Amino acid sequence: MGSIYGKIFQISTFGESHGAAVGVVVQGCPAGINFDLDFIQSELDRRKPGQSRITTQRKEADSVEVLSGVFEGKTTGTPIAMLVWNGDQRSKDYSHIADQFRPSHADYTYFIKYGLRDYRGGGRSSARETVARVAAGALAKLVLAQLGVDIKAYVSQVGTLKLQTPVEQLDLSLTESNAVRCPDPTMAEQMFQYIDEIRKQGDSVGGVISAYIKGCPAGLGEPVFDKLHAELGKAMLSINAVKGFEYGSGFDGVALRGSEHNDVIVKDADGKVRTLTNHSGGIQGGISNGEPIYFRVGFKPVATIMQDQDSINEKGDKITVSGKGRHDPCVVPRAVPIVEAMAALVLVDFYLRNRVIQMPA
Ligand SMILES: Cc1cc2nc3c(=O)[nH]c(=O)nc-3n(C[C@H](O)[C@H](O)[C@H](O)COP(=O)(O)O)c2cc1C
Ligand SMILES: C=C(O[C@@H]1CC(C(=O)O)=C[C@@H](OP(=O)(O)O)[C@H]1O)C(=O)O
Repeated sequence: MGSIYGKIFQISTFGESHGAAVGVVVQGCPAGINFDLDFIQSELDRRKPGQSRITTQRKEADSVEVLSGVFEGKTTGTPIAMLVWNGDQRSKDYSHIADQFRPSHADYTYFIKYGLRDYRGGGRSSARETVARVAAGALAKLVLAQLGVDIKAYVSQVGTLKLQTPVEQLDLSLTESNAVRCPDPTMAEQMFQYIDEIRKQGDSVGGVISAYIKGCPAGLGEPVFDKLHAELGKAMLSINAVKGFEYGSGFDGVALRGSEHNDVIVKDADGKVRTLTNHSGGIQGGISNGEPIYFRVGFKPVATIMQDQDSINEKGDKITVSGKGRHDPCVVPRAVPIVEAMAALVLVDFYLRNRVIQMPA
């Protein structure tokens, strides 16, 4: 199931939403990294279900167990296995879709590809798998922190409620101060009420997560196929429910002229190369230029809604699927740590690729 991700810092995830556990095996993590288990757990806590009334009400401790690759608090350079047990599966919520396809979930496509599917909680297609990505991404963040790389994401749009403030004027330390994970408390409150209203109607809504990465050194990325922005795009588009990715000026940039869009290169007072503007989003020619990297990720409204919907079953009969179970009315509050984790996995991999390439003979 396309299970290895990354070239040097590789991850392989396993587990289903209603199986025994979910977990990850990380290969290629350098030895000697201080393995801060509390930090890894705190990242998992940001993602876990049941956080507030605007997330799924499934209650999971998501308490991580480390099975290998760590000795006396440091990574040993050998495979690191991390595991989270599932505790609050309620598979009967899914009995009714054993042979039915929910509109816009992965039920039909998994069935067509494999000829069968674990319908309980969406099985492998459930975003429960992202537990494993967040655990591995937290480890990647620990490696990147040694280089001074700081990855922050936040909710910038829910439905049509859009945060207009430029990121430089936001206090990103406020992101974790509210259940929505929007750093503007007034907007966060409006977004919360909106998601709650949608939830009460048995419906769902989409949103946008913005990411802002400071301290990334110039020179990460590849010039042709594995461009830094291409790998970031792939990483983000591999997250459940993601519909769009844009970096730098993105789609808005097309309306500008070259004379407006070009990022003029200067040397600052310390002799450091900078650009006066950053429409490039910190990446030029697929390689980081040392300016902040920023991008946006668009998530669709959650597929499983608490309403009856037309569909078909495995035999092709027309049926009505009823919405049951515990679901997120909007995924973006819990997807913030997932976006950060995937960005960290991309950056750490490029950092390690450079180390190998530049190693003296
Ligand atoms: C954090 C997070 C939570 C999600 N929660 C739900 C959920 O409760 N119910 C649901 O139907 N989909 C949920 N999804 C989305 C589905 O996993 C996703 O739509 C499904 O795997 C089909 O994939 P696709 O939408 O990318 O095509 C969630 C996604 C994320 C990122
Ligand atoms: C369990 C999690 O989220 C789940 C993501 C999800 C989906 O279809 O993606 C559907 C729901 O699954 P279930 O009905 O099995 O509870 C969510 O609760 C989690 O993120 O840990």
